[in-house]
Amino acid sequence: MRQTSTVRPGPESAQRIEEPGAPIAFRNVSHNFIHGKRAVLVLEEFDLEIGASEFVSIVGPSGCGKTTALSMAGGLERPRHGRVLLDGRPCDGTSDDVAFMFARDALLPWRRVRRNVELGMEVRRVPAAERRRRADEWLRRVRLEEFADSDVLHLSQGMRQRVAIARTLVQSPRVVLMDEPFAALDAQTRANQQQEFARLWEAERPTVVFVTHDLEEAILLSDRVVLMAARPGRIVADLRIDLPRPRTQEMRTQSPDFAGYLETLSGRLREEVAAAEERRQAEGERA
Ligand SMILES: Nc1ncnc2c1ncn2[C@@H]1O[C@H](COP(=O)(O)OP(=O)(O)OP(=O)(O)O)[C@@H](O)[C@H]1O
Repeated sequence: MRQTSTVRPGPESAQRIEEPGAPIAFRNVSHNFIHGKRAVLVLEEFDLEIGASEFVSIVGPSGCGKTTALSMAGGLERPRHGRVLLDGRPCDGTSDDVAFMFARDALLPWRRVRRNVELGMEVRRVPAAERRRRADEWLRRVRLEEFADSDVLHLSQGMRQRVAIARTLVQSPRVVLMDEPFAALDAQTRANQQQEFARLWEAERPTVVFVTHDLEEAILLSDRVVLMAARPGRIVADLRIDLPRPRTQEMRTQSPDFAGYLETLSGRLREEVAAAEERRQAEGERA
């Protein structure tokens, strides 16, 4: 049984270690947020298991709770009911094994490229020479070695995102949680970044949970795509993507299987968006 040594659970949670079937597990999770005097149910009966080295995308209507679920996996939010487990232990806080990546690259403008990549290692007190060696290695892997000493403000959006990818993967996280990481990019840059990230993921194989609104992106990158319903958010479809790897952008237009997955997911998503809209209108009429 593999237990992570870097999760730091409190004494209470230490008594509740479960046999880990999967690195990440949501067990019957429910969650609400308080809006004024009202508790709004965001997740209900949310169950999901994500295996080691799996790439799983979460898609669903806006506001269905995708980011909330991701935050729970990262230990940033605790469920009101149910459990979110990392290697069988409750995700009670952030872990060195887990890295995040968001739509905004969040690079620090006052630091040069290399020093941005070194940031997480600095926090973990990795010695300077080792930090530099690993940062340079990753800058090479994202093809930015010539820009190590550049000002991040002088980089294109795509280059900035590659710095962010390097900064995320340089720490060899076992789990990467990504919230619409390519959403801010133009279409061509986005396609390039998907390809770039897929290449690096195939070499490193961390477990990835990837939130996106883009179904094609989800299909192209993932081993599984799970679809959430809205209000309350729960999983209504879990589709295994059996396309061969490495995947290419051409699959979008040339693979009949890709087209089949897209049709299935977009049909289900349309139903969920329509149902969410109906509920919203009914609630508006009752209010
Ligand atoms: N900290 C918070 N306090 C109160 N309400 C919140 C909080 N975080 C999220 N919510 C609400 O919970 C619901 C789900 O939000 P969440 O961001 O998880 O959804 P999402 O599916 O990621 O949305 P989107 O696709 O639009 O990014 C939304 O109605 C949101 O307003």
